[in-house]
Amino acid sequence: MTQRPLLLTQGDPAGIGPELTLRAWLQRDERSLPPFAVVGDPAYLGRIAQGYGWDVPVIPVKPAQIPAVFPQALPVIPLNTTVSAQPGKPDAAYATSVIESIETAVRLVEAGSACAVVTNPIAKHVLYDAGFPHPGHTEFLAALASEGRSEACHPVMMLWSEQLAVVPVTVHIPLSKVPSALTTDLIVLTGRIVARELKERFGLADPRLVLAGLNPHAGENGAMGAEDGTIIAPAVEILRKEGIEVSGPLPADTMFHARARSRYDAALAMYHDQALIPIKTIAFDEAVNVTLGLPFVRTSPDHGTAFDIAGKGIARPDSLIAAIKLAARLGTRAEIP
Ligand SMILES: NC(=O)C1=CN([C@@H]2O[C@H](COP(=O)(O)OP(=O)(O)OC[C@H]3O[C@@H](n4cnc5c(N)ncnc54)[C@H](O)[C@@H]3O)[C@@H](O)[C@H]2O)C=CC1
Ligand SMILES: NCC(=O)COP(=O)(O)O
Repeated sequence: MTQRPLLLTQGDPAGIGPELTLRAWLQRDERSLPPFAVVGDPAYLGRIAQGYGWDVPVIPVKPAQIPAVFPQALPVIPLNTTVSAQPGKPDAAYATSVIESIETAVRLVEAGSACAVVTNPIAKHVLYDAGFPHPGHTEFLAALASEGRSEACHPVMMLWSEQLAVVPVTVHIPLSKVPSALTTDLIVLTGRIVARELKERFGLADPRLVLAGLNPHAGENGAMGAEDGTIIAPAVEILRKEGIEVSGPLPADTMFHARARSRYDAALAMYHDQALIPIKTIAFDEAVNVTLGLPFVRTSPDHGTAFDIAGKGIARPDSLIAAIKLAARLGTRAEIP
C-alpha cells in the first residue's frame, strides 16, 4: 500500500502559515510526517526560507512527484498567481492566491491525487475585503464539495485533541444571532454527522456525545432561558431514539473539567466561543480543526494567522503538525493500493 500525499494550502501569505509549513518540513523525520506538498508560490516560500536561513530546498512539482521529492525538498504545486506579501502585513491583494490554493487542493484531492487537505490559516476579514462570500474555510469547502451534487453538504466544525473534542453547532455568527439560529433540526443534524464520523473516520464503536445548554445552568428549569428546554432537550430525545448515546443539555460551566471530559467523546456546544475557549485553553498547541460532513478529509491548525508574530520565527508548528498527522490518520481510509 502506498499512502497518497497530503496537500497543504498556502493560507494567508502574510500570516504564520508559510513559516510553519517550512518548519513542519524541516521536522519531517523527527515527527514522522507523511509526504506532503504545498499548493502555493514556490518563489515566495523559497524567499521566506532564505530569510530565516533555513535549509529548505523548494521544488515545483506535479502531484505524482510528491513522494519522491519530499525526502529531499519541499514539494510545491505552483499557483497561477504569484505572491510577494510581507509577513505581518495582511493585504486583500493576495486573496486570489489564497482562494486559488484552497480550490486547487480540493480539486486534486477529489481527483484522487492526494488523500486530504490541510489548510493553513486565513484571515477572514482580509478575504471579505476582497469579496469572498463564505464565512470561512468550513463553508467554502462545503460549497466546493457540493458542486455537481444533488444535495448540499452540511459541514460541521470539530476541534479535536486527545483530551477533548468540541463542536460548535452555530459557528461564525454574531452572538446576538445565536438564539434564533439554534434549532432542534440543526442540533440533530449536527449530532448525527458527529456520531457517524466519530464511528466511521475516528473508529469509535459507540461515540458518546454531550450537548451543552445555551443559558446559565442550562436554563435553570426555564428561569434563566427557554432554549435549553424547548430546543436542545428535544434534540437530545430525537438523537437518543436514533440510537446515539447522548446526554444534555448540560450546564456548560461544569462540563469541561477533567472528570466530566472522561464521560464523553465529543461535546456539542451551542456557539463558537463556548466550544473553542475550553479546547484552546486545554490544548492550544495540539488541537486540530477538522471539518466533518465533507466527502474528503480536511484538517487545519486550531490557531489563526497570528499576524502579530509572523516573520519573527517564533510561531510554534505543533498544531499544524498535529493537523498533518490527523489528516494522514483519517485519510488512510481512502488509501489506494
Ligand atoms: N483555520 C483558520 O483559517 C483560522 C483563521 N483565523 C483567523 O486568524 C486571524 C487572527 O485571529 P486571532 O484571533 O488573532 O487568533 P490567532 O490564533 O491568530 O492568534 C491568537 C494569539 O495566539 C498566538 N498564536 C497563534 N498561533 C500561534 C503559534 N502557532 N505559535 C505561537 N503563538 C501563536 C498569536 O501570536 C496571538 O497572540 C483572524 O482574522 C481569524 O479569522 C482564526 C482561527 C482559525
Ligand atoms: N475559529 C475557528 C476558525 O475560525 C476556523 O474557521 P475555518 O476557516 O476553518 O472555517
